[in-house]
Amino acid sequence: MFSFFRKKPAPTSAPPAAPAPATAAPTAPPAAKTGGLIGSALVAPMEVPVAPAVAPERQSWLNRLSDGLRKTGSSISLVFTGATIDDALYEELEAALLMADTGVAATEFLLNEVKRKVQASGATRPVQAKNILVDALTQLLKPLEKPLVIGERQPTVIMVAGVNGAGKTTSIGKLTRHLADGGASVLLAAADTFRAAAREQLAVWADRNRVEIVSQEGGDPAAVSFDAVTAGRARGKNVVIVDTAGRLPTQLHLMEELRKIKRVVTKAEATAPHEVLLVIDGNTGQNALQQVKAFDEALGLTGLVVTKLDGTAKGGVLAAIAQEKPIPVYFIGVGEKLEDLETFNAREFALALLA
Ligand SMILES: Nc1nc2c(ncn2[C@@H]2O[C@H](COP(=O)(O)OP(=O)(O)OP(=O)(O)O)[C@@H](O)[C@H]2O)c(=O)[nH]1
Repeated sequence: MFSFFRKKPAPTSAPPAAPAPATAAPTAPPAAKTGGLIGSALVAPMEVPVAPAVAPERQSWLNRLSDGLRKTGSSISLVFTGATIDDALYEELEAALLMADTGVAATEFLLNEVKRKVQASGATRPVQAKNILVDALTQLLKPLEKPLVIGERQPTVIMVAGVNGAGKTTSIGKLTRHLADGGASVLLAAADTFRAAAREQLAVWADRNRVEIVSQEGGDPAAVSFDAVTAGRARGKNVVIVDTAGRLPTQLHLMEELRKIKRVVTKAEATAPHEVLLVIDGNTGQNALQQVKAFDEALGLTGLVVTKLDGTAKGGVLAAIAQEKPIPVYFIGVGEKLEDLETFNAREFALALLA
């Protein structure tokens, strides 16, 4: 059994996912600049935590993530550029979080956390409040961190759904590449039987990754999925990934079609599907939260893939998901290329959002 993924893990001497927490006291800056510790140990007089040196490969995608989220992050981090922590700062913070699509419930939670900890620690400088926000956001997002585990079942059947254009096929292509690189054999099922372009696109990804594909023009998407799972089992594949056609949660007959695909997959393999993933476009903000709720109700989701975080002003939606519908985020998409898919790390995301 193996969980995905770190194709090339960062050296253990420089753990990538554990930058110094805001609550710890890292190397103290010069006393003249900071005035020493203020209040309790909760808030050390330091700048926003900076991740330790990481492998260049990892650094490059982290940069892409923070560049993408900058549209969101800059407006949130601008809140902390003043001289004092006052009511105006809290009002601006509330507005900035809502603008980033954090949603009312998560915004309220984060705001209350920052106020409470600022008061408890006696913090007076905005940068300290920002550190506290990084921490609070990390804690909120933490339950979304979970690796995708492959290999408990053979084949592991992964069903992928989402609205049109969310990035399903691209994400499947990227995931297939990582799985294949990790030594897993993969079979793809093109369960979008109506749109020729969708099948062709998946076939291109299959070709690039040198994996097999079950595809059929017209016909029943559930039947293609059944065939693929059966073939995957017969051919001893480690993973079968079922790519479904895009649909809106309001298209009830298409949502019913998805339920049918899931039922039929279970007929082909009693324990399948082992994972039901929803791909959401990070640009769609609060709409993405509605999609998560609707698809979860229809299918029982096991995980999310959040795409297009390389160019969004709405990254706060992950906080809304954590607050209202905490389904694990297995991967995030930070670009269109094969390698632009990464595991989700709460702290990295919080730091990138507030960079
Ligand atoms: N910038 C960026 N673009 C992405 C990302 N993921 C996917 N895309 C692009 O989004 C567009 C739609 O992606 P698809 O994979 O075709 O989406 P889909 O959900 O399969 O679409 P349908 O089959 O029409 O439902 C393509 O142009 C992709 O290149 C990402 O992480 N970042």
